[in-house]
Amino acid sequence: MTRLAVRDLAVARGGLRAVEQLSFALAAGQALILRGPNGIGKTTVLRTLAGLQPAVAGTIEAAPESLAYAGHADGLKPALSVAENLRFWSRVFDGPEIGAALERMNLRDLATRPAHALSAGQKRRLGLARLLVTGRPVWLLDEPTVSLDSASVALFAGVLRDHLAQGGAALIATHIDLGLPEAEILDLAPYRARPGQRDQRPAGFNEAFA
Ligand SMILES: Nc1ncnc2c1ncn2[C@@H]1O[C@H](COP(=O)(O)OP(=O)(O)OP(=O)(O)O)[C@@H](O)[C@H]1O
Repeated sequence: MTRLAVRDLAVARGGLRAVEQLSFALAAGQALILRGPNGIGKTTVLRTLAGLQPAVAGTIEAAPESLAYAGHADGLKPALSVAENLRFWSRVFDGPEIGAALERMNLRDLATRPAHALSAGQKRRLGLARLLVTGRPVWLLDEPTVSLDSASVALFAGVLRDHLAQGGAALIATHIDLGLPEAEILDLAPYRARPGQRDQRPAGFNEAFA
């Protein structure tokens, strides 16, 4: 079963094309690692798939409300506790109870601590736990392991593996080895846009607010 199908996708940042003619499919149970040098357009591809900015060409097919994006910012509410943050997101997504997310990302002992008082790695664990309460099958992950120690990387790899085993899928931009040998690599280098192409931004779209 295909969870995400991308055909002839072109994406742009700052009005310049970064990647073009990108096609791939992501099946249930599959993880795909987005690779490529700094600045090639991994974040831009993920943002476009997540609907944060429009594609400049091509098609993106996925079931409605099937995608969950975790970008560089954790999107935490600093004044809310760990548990309150997760409950908030669970309600927004109409997702499951927060118990499993707390447990799986080793947040049980931090449940009542305000998010602003977490360390960088703890904040990242909470940001990743958010994925579990979205209940969404396709995870779009931008450098998910930044700030995580090796134990937390292994913890998250386990969460990812279970997500895949349950029919989920993941597209992950990462420079490190996640310890997921079954993941396939999608190298963006062959899809680098030819230089100098400017794209008209759609009327009403202001990148500063996307
Ligand atoms: N806010 C922005 N405004 C204009 N251009 C940007 C902006 N953010 C990124 N870019 C440019 O868009 C291109 C693609 O950047 P992007 O962040 O998608 O690359 P990346 O592959 O994710 O890089 P990295 O591995 O460093 O995270 C780069 O040339 C970058 O300089």
